[in-house]
Amino acid sequence: MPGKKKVVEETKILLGRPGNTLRMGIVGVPNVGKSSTFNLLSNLSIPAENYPFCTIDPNEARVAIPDPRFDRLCDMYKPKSMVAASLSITDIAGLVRGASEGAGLGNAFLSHINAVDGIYQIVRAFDDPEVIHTEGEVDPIRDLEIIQHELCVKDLERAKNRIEELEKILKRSKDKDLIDELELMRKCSEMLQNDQSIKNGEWHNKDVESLNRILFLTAKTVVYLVNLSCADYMRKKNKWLAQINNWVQAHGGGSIIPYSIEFEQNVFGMDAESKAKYLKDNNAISMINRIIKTGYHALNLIHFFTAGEDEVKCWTVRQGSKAPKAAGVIHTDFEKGFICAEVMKYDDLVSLGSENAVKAEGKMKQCGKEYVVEDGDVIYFRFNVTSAPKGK
Ligand SMILES: Nc1ncnc2c1ncn2[C@@H]1O[C@H](COP(=O)(O)OP(=O)(O)OP(=O)(O)O)[C@@H](O)[C@H]1O
Ligand SMILES: [Mg+2]
Repeated sequence: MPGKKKVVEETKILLGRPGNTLRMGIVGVPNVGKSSTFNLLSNLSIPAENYPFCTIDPNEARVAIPDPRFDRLCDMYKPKSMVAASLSITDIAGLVRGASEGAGLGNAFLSHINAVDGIYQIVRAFDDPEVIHTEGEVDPIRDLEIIQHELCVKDLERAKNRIEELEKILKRSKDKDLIDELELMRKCSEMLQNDQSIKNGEWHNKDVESLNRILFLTAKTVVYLVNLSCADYMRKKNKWLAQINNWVQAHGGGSIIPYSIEFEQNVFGMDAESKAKYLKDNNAISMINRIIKTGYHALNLIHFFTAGEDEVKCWTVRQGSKAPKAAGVIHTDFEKGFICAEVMKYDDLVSLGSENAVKAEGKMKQCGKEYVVEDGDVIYFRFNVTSAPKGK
């Protein structure tokens, strides 16, 4: 029932510790197109001046998130430095059956997944006899199940460890919170035994903190990238898509983006004119920017800006964050010594044309520590380092 599902959405698990640079890891069974996707994402993302990308090492790249509001603020302030929001993308080695017991790169692989905020899962739906599939023939549902199972096995280990710990403590204590947590972990353990993701559970707000502490792999947001042949992508048809969609809906949901590495690679080599013609003739678009944006926004985050002559910078916080938390993204001292936030709405700034005009209209608001930051706020924080709170 759609109405009922909504309630669950509201109490959806929030991932732990997203910082200002979000990290997405590319995950999939071997030979499905992970590294090719990584290369496309790091080489093809918006080659505009304000949006540099950098390759941190061969397996990690940082790409900037396009945002017209950021461009507009840069135009307005003409700052010496411009820092857009960014997404860091990691190419993780292929996950094979048995990884949770150490097969392939095994545990090293799983610890890489641990370090990311969200997952791009590449699903192979293209047939090509030249590209070997480690499991024999192409079958994306089987591949989805393999990964699901390996991640669940790993999470189950964690849940069991926590259950053991809690049982030990509870021999000596009757702490209500710990009793609740034990019950919660048993519920997790039961789900994981049935290969159900933690993010698929119907959790209450009070559970979120305990769940976040464990940082279950299957609690992470997943964006499914379905890699099609060029021909299927252009005719917008593939026999697996409906089944993949059903599978994803039954396993916690997530965005599904059909794309084709072959198609993207074809387009990549073209000059602007031939590219425009090719896209028009085939009535198709490149999915690279959509993949980057979806990855970024899947994590339920919003932007706020700091803007001045020295720097215009886009910051990232979780939706619902209060002003001191947002200040803390800039620097922990800003959070500790938070006095107030002077907030302009982006729309006011643009329609009135300057910061002074916003002030003159009385639209620059002084907000206290209960203020919930909104997407697009332009904020100046006042803080006092020497009067950091003493346990208050
Ligand atoms: N849509 C597609 N159509 C045809 N060939 C493709 C498509 N996508 C990827 N390939 C080819 O599949 C091969 C494997 O791709 P890639 O190396 O990116 O996979 P991978 O997932 O990184 O593999 P590994 O697990 O070994 O790291 C490459 O030769 C690539 O060109
Ligand atoms: Mg690879």
